[in-house]
Amino acid sequence: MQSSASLTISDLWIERGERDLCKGLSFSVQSGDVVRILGENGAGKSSLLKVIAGVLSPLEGQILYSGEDVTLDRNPLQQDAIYLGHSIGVKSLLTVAENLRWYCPDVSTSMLYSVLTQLGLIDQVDVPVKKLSAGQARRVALARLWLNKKTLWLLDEPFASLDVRGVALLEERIQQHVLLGGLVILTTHQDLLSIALRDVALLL
Ligand SMILES: Nc1ncnc2c1ncn2[C@@H]1O[C@H](COP(=O)(O)OP(=O)(O)OP(=O)(O)O)[C@@H](O)[C@H]1O
Repeated sequence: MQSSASLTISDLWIERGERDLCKGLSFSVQSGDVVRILGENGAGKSSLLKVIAGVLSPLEGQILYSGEDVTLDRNPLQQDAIYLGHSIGVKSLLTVAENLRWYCPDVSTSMLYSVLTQLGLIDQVDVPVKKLSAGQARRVALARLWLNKKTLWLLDEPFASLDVRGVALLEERIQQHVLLGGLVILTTHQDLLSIALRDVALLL
């Protein structure tokens, strides 16, 4: 993980389905920030996260990651980022352990089991994800946040399907991450009680 990271967005213009989602959007965030993207349903929150992650391209604007211009080549940012999209993003035919070994091949068995215990998934370790509940499957996807050492987390509705304990666990994990120099950008319709948020509004 980088000791210090920053993301600077300048004059971003995102169009989707021939509709402008934002135009002239500028903001700058850095290590230690938990940034919440605000906007109504359909405003473009997921699209903005996808643009930052490099899944979509903006029409105009500039994206700097830790001072490096990544507008045309998001590779340096992607090397240091985890993007968890709206969809669950796990392989349903693979077991819980197989999924996590796929995404985090270098993780030790003891670390894997420790994280699965924290997330309440230890009894499901050899169960195919397709046989899990929605909340359990979400926990499998989120386990990557415990197993990786990436600085920038781009999280689209990460609290979806989680119960009260799951929300608290994830809030705690996000807090720990930013205290260690991480940078988190997320979308959520959930009230977050324990996290100090910086809000970025998606207004045209
Ligand atoms: N695959 C797509 N192709 C074309 N337009 C799309 C596509 N996905 C989304 N859109 C449009 O882009 C706009 C923004 O969608 P987006 O999912 O970014 O919004 P959002 O703010 O994340 O919404 P929500 O709060 O409902 O998740 C919407 O008007 C939607 O119709």
